[in-house]
Amino acid sequence: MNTEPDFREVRGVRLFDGMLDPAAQAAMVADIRALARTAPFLVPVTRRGQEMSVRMTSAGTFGWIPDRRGYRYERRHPSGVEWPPIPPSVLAVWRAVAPDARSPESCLVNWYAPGARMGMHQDRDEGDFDQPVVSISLGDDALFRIGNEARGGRTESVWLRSGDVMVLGGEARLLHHGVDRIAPGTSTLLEAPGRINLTLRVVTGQSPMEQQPE
Ligand SMILES: O=C(O)CCC(=O)C(=O)O
Ligand SMILES: [Fe+2]
Repeated sequence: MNTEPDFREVRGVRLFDGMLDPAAQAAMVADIRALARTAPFLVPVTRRGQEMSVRMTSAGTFGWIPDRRGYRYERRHPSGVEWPPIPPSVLAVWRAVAPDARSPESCLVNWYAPGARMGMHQDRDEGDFDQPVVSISLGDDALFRIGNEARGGRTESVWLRSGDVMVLGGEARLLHHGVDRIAPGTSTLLEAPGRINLTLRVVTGQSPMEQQPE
């Protein structure tokens, strides 16, 4: 990993292209396989009862649970086990691209098989929007769409490749975004065609002790 990583910006979204080299990517995939043995991938369901195409699990203090009861953070996997800790390899990326941020409390692991996608949405179930969202791409390329803070309007798309890191922070923190499709077979990192995305977030609001005086 570079110590002072370079980035480009699209609508204020910071893109750190190729931040992880192939060895670092492979090590991270091994870490994810290990955590998925403790906290197996789940089939997320929308509030309307529709199965999503992505498979999900989590690491950290809080895991992201989408089911018929709604979307929320939970301290345990539905099996009852605590979420495994966020791997140090993943924490190191957060520290490098968001050195001033609080520590991440949740690492969502999204697994996209060929054909899987994620509709346009905002990440807005967290308590402190001053904290960034950091996303790491592994495996096949993904066509990532960046929109606006309000729903609809013009969008811009970028291809995210294995080893790329993205930060939604500051003015870009609440932009709508989604994954239109992945391009199966563009990477050989994973055993089978597909993509893994890690989304790191601070979940809780600032504690009163930490709040700056007005
Ligand atoms: O897979 C991605 O690149 C984006 C994932 C995402 O937006 C989310 O999980 O909230
Ligand atoms: Fe998101």
